[in-house]
Order: sequence, then C-alpha cells, then structure tokens
Amino acid sequence: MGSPTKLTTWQKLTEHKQEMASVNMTSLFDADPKRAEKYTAQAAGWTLDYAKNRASEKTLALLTELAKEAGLETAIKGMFSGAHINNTEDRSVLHIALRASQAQDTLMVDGVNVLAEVRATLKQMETFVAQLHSGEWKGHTGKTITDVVSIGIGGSYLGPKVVAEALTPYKKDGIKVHFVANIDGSDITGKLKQLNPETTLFVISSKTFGTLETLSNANAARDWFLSNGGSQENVSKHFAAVSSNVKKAVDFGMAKENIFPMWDWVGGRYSLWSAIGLPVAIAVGMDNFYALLDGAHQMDEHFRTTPFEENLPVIMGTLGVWYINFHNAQTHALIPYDHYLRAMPAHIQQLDMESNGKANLLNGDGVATDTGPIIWGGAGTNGQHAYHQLLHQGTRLVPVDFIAPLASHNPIGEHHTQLFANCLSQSQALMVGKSLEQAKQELRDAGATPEQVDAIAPHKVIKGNRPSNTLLTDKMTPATVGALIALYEHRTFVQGTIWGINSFDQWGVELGKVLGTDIYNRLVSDSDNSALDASTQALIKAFKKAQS
Ligand SMILES: O=P(O)(O)OC[C@H]1O[C@H](O)[C@H](O)[C@@H](O)[C@@H]1O
Repeated sequence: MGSPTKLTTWQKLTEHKQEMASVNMTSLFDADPKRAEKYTAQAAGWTLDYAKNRASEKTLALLTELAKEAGLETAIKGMFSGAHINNTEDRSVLHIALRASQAQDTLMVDGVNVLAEVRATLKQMETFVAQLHSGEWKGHTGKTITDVVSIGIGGSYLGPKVVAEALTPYKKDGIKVHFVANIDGSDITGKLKQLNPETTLFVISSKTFGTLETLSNANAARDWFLSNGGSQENVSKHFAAVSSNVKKAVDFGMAKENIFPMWDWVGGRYSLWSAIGLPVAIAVGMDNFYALLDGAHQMDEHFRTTPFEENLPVIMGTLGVWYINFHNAQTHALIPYDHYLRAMPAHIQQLDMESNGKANLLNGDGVATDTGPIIWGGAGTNGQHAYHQLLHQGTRLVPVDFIAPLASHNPIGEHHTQLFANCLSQSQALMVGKSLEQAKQELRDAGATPEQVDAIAPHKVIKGNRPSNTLLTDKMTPATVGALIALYEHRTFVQGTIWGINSFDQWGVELGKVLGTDIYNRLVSDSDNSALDASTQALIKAFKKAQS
C-alpha cells in the first residue's frame, strides 16, 4: 500500500476536521441524549466508553471507512491465516496462534501445523511448572526450588514482568519469581543478594540467545552459581532457557529438555503468550496462564469477526489516527486505575513504539504523515498529583485511555470507591473543563476582591474538550488482563495498517546494538578516536580517565 494521504477518505477527513473545529464534545452530548449508550462497545469482558471523543457520527463513519479503504479487512485475514505480513523479514505474524491452540486444532503455515507446536510447548511448560510446584525439581544439593529468576530484556522481559505483576492476587505460594533485565550490574547484584544458589533456578529468556544484556546477566548468574558451591555439570539443574537458538543454550549448559522453543513468527514484544511467559506460569500456575491465553483469544476472535463499527481495537485505533494525524497529537497516555496494572503503560509503550515508530511505507517509500505516537502513562491516582496538570491545562492535546476494574481485589474501607471516583472525575474534567465565568464565580464565593478575581480567574480556566476513552471490566483476572493486552496489540496493528507501515520489524533497535559494540571496543582499547565527533571523544576520555 502507498501513502494513506492518497486515500479518498483521508481527504474527506481533512475537510471534516475543519467542520469539527468549532464543535465542543459537550455539545455533542447535548445534541444526542443517546450518545453515551451509542458509543459504548463490549468485548472479552471489557466495556469501552468512547463517547468522550471529538467525534460525531460522521467522524466515526469516516474513520471506519478509512480503515476499510486502507485494507484493514484484508490485513486481518492475512494475519490470522499466517500470510507473511512482516514483509521486510518475510515472516508470518502469529502471536494469535499462541492463544488459539485450546480452541482450534490446525493452523497450517508454510506446511507446518503451528498449533501442534504451540500445544506441545504448553505441555512442556505444564510439566516444568508442575515439577517446580510439587517440589519434585531439586537443586544440586537436593533442596527444592524457592526462587526463579527470569533473565531477559525487551519483549523477553517487559510483557512477562507486567503480567506477573498484574496477576499478583493469583500468585501461587511456594516460589517467588524475580526479573533481571538491565546490563547495569546493580540490577542482578541486587537480586542475587537476596538468593540462595542451592534453591534458585534461572530462566534465560532470549529468542536469539544473542542479546548482550541477557548474555552478560546469564553469565553473571552462572559465575555466581559456580562460585557458591555449584559445578558446571549441575548448571542444568539451575538453568533453563526459552530460545529459538537451542545450540547456544546447550553450549551454555542447559539440558535440551529444559529449553523451550520460540518461533520466528513471534516478535519479541508479542511473545509473552509463548514460553517467554514461563515466569508468569510459574508465578500464577498453568491454570491461570491458560486463562490468560483464553482471554487474549476472546479478544482475537472479537477483532477477527466483529464489524468495524463495534470492534474495540478498530474503534480505538482509528480514533488514535484521528488525533495523531488530524489534530497533531504527539503522545497518547494510558492511565490504569489499578495498582497491579501500574507497569502496563511500559509494556504497551514497547509494544506500540517498537511496532509503529517507523518512517517508511511497506513499499519502502518514506511516509508523508506522522506515525506512532509517544506512549506514556502510569497509575492513577498517583499521576493526578503530578502530570495531570499538563493534561488539563497544558498546550498539548493528549488523548487518554483510562482503565479501571469495577471491583478491587483488596476492598478495604472506601479505597476502591474513591479510586473509581477519581478515575471518572478525571475524564469528566478533561471534557467539561472550567470556564472563565465559573472561575470568577468560585473566587467571588470564596470572598476574593474584584481585583483578585480578575487577576486570578484566567489561571483557573480549564479549556476542556480533551478526549478520552474509558475501559471498564468487572475485575482484573487472568482472562481480562489477557484480553486487555491483546486489545492493545490489535490497536497497534490497526494503526500500522492504516499508515501502511510494517508494525513487525525493529531495525531501529538493531542500529543501537551495533553502535554499542563499537563504543565498547573503544572504551577497552587504545583505539584512535579522532574520526569521532568531539562530544563522543570527550565522553570516552572521561570514562577511561575514571577507570585508570
Ligand atoms: O529475546 P531476545 O532475542 O533476547 O531479544 C530481546 C529484545 O531485543 C531487541 O531489543 C528487540 O528489539 C526486542 O523486540 C527484543 O524483545
């Protein structure tokens, strides 16, 4: 596909943006008493209220038309049938297969039934998790395992970490799961200090088994094991791996039966549903891991079969395009009002920014539009006492997704009602704002003099008309957490398809890896750096001086 700007609907939306320029969201509610009801849709345990958007009936119809004209229907079919939609790497994109194996028997891709492979790996995980939880798995001195440390980075870290944290209430007793990612030695050193090498098992998660951070941390973990009573022949009792590079994992010391496969049709940021999710399965048990997969599968089915007008990923994806491309929104905030979901924005940030942070169309031409926004956010209510100021009164338009469960896992006192009230009041305030007259009246009521009223009132004005979605679910469970993450995966795909980019490669990250090696070599040698820019030369010098 070429540039979306050439699509007829893109032109129509450009004109329509002018029509909407003077329309306030509150007037859309006044004009249509059924607006809230009309702009609510449901899927896989989630209800999306998207009424608080700068979108009329015409806007939404045009956005649906845009998705169709951009070829989204064909793209969805392509993904679910295993077509090589990752064109720059000539690969299928099949994270959806990882959660379909309970519901479906066959998905033939390039002559292989991928669901049979997925099912076999799930069985392998079942055995492994059962051995750990029953205490059957023993460390080299015959003790049972009490701690599992997952070592990985990027997609081999964030997804599992965020989901394990989101499912804290479902954690099984007995085994504590830890995560190490950073090449900064403080990360692993801090973790190892709390652990006993006789009762600790490391899971090295790396699709390639070639990532610097993960290999450095895996080596540090093995050194720690070997210098605290372990021996090379016992490494296999304390190390397992998830990787598509079996040879490298075996060379490290893992037993073949403790190496879980990965496939080239799963991108790192979409891999938590594969054996990369092993730390999650260990933390919450296979029953809950299957429920997580099932929730995601429900969302997949919704995405695959529901008309675009009621399709959550399509609605959220196209509204995002509306703000990014027609309102110049540079960022998009995710604000979960749920403590256990507090790290979710970081996972969606990786998912979306690594997928859609692209400047070339599928055909190689440069894009003519903005693509992926900066994704950020954090837990409510904490953010209300920090960055919400900018959301309400700043100069930038930041569309927000509010995410909240109706019931808490920890219903103490009035906490949950207060939490929920804050969530609703934020989206309300963003839309309604506060007029100059209201601000003046408030000040008068508080006894301010006319001079004070005139001086202070403008600072209290909140323009309002700022858009948000609200996603509600009964409770955060493995199934609803799975569905939520799948929703954002598909939302990313919807936007990537409309922009005509490949959401499934990540060549930009590769450059950083190459340059990192070059600088490392310069830091540890007496190389001639005179060809480098002066700033980098000076920084290298500073480091070398500190080491001498
Ligand atoms: O799983 P690995 O091969 O170690 O890769 C870990 C990460 O590496 C890179 O940074 C990629 O951009 C990520 O998508 C990937 O998840």
